[in-house]
Amino acid sequence: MTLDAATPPRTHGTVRVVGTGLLGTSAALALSMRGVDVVLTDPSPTAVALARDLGAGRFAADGDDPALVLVACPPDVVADVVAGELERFPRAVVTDVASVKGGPLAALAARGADLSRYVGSHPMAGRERSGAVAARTDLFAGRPWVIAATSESGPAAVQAVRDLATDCGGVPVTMAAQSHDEAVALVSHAPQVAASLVAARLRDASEPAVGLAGQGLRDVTRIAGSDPVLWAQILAANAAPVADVLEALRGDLDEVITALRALADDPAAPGARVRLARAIADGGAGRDRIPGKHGSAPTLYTTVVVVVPDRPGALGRLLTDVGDAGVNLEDLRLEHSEGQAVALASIDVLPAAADPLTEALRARGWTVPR
Ligand SMILES: NC(=O)c1ccc[n+]([C@@H]2O[C@H](COP(=O)([O-])OP(=O)(O)OC[C@H]3O[C@@H](n4cnc5c(N)ncnc54)[C@H](O)[C@@H]3O)[C@@H](O)[C@H]2O)c1
Ligand SMILES: O=C(O)C(=O)C[C@]1(C(=O)O)C=C[C@@H](O)C=C1
Repeated sequence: MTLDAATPPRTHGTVRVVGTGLLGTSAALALSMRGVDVVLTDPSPTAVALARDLGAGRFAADGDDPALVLVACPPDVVADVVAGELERFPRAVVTDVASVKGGPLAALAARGADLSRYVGSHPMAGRERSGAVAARTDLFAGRPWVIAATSESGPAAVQAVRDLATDCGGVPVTMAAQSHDEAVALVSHAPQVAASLVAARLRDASEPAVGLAGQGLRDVTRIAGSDPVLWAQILAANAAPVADVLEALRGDLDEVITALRALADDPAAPGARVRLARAIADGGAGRDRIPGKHGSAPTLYTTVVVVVPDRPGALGRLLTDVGDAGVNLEDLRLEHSEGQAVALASIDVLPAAADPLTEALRARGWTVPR
């Protein structure tokens, strides 16, 4: 499922987005692009103004009568905010996108909230950056969007949240809150800790050592740039399942260390190389199970990679040439290592623009590898 601005939305009525950071603004952008009426609110006036200016919707106002409320605030406060929205809008369906589902559900049940109109959800899509400025219309394209319905959820409420996920480009997947929390401990929360710990080893490393960093390290550590406060909340809210996964990982690490110590003492240590090879092979087998090409989801955009000389003004010239080619740049990433003579610019454009842009840039002397 990808986003298609031309198809009418399944969502009817106004959607109120509470919390206009990365997730809330991305959902609001996707819904607005489909023609859904979206109203925005956030305790931070800057956050909500940014979202509005990006085209995510209009400011919430007294008299709004949303059919659906999407709560996209930090996990620590999500139960309070959902409870408040259920009370304030007694006819609306309320969902949230917090990364942990069991805690908020239990808190809402404990305070007697109307669980027939609350259906927690969780799009398995995000970025290592926060805030509306990092939002992307296609953030959810092709990604699983968990619908954590309960026996108390009203069927119409469940359908409304499924439709919302679909309108945002996501693929709805029904899963109970507890199963969800155990699954994301394995596929999201423990990997975040592992990436952060690997990257933390670099903090006090020498410049020459860090300067050698290649693509492997970049791939393993991308999410180490995530928001520490958000992640402290996520990990604390899913503590036991994450600890279970990390304990198993510690066992695997201990086995690898034992094999390496044995080889350090005796390069012919029996069985040690087999253990190392098995660790790498098991990793390959696990990685092969990640759905999608290299685990990535289809997006709206095609990436054109351009070699950029490490000279003052080169990137500026490239951006000017992209503009002169009449192509709208959707996103830009730059990869450059200390001491390298060139950088690689990854330019995301709409698929139809990729070939014309490649031709135009080559005609202007840029190297655009196949
Ligand atoms: N970042 C990700 O990759 C990702 C992916 C899936 C789900 N989530 C979940 O989405 C939610 C939002 O994460 P994000 O990455 O968009 O964070 P963010 O920091 O980009 O945005 C959070 C927004 O919530 C607002 N906020 C704070 N307190 C609030 C309150 N009491 N009421 C309403 N809004 C409030 C903040 O001002 C901010 O604009 C979190 O619950 C997170 O677990 C995040
Ligand atoms: O891609 C990233 O940057 C993410 O970390 C996204 C990610 C994930 O682990 O896949 C992180 C937390 C969310 O709750 C959902 C998605």
